[in-house]
Amino acid sequence: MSGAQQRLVLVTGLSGAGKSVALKYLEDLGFQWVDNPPMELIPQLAELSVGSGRHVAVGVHLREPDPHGLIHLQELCRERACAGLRVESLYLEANVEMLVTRYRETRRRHPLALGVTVREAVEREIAFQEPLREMADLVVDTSNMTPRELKELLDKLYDHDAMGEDLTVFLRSFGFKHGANTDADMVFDGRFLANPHYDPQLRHLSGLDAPVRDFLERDDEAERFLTHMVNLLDYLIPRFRAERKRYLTIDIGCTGGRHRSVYLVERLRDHLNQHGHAALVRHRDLDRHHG
Ligand SMILES: Nc1ncnc2c1ncn2[C@@H]1O[C@H](COP(=O)(O)OP(=O)(O)OP(=O)(O)O)[C@@H](O)[C@H]1O
Repeated sequence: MSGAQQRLVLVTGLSGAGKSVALKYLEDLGFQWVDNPPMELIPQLAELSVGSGRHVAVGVHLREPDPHGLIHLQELCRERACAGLRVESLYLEANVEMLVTRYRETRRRHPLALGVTVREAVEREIAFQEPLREMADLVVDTSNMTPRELKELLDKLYDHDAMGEDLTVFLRSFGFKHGANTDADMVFDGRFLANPHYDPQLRHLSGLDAPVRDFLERDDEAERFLTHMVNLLDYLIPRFRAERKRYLTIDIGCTGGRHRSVYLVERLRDHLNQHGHAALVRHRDLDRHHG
């Protein structure tokens, strides 16, 4: 491990959202991991791992409401540190349709689907896992991701460079026509801006290409919108830091998620980088076929 602070990451969330997959990836990143220990043992595990020199991931699979066990986790997360160990929690979710499809396709039995349908089991789990979602430092919706994209995200989030950041800003572009994400802290809508999609020269390019950038740079409304967003972020970031918020997920949407939102995210990234904040970026719908 580098000089970065030792971490304990609680990997929580819905069955089928990817906790086991995430633990495997974290192992590749050098984490030691324990899957599904009794919740009341997790604080002891945290204490034992102090000084081991390794980051630790703990898979938490809540199969039924467990208010008593939750109290242990909430205390651990509230303190956010255990003798020098940085404790944080990651909550993985996916929408009901996607979870039902994943269980159908892999023919695995949903752990809660005893005498009820998978859909009912998922809905029940969403309800009683709410406290885990509430206490999470970061919620990640894997519905629109491949396992490989989840791996890339974890690489970015937990690689050694990012480890020094006390607040990680995560900027994402997306297209409303493909559905919004459920896991953003803030969502901005750029659909009111002039749309490069309607220019035949620009349609097949993206917000990463110079002609689209030039088109949007000439648009006063885009500049004004950026100024408002930048001012808001410059105001909020120090306040979130003071609140010890660890992750800030900001989504910017446009219609298809390929031009305006991509451009706006890149401009915000430049601004944050210039002000010393490392921002992580994901363009969710950039590679979709356009039509
Ligand atoms: N973006 C994604 N991230 C993670 N898993 C995905 C993704 N897309 C599809 N999958 C598939 O969904 C399934 C997730 O299963 P996994 O066992 O990781 O879930 P889990 O959260 O650990 O659930 P459980 O608590 O039932 O073990 C795997 O079969 C995986 O291949």
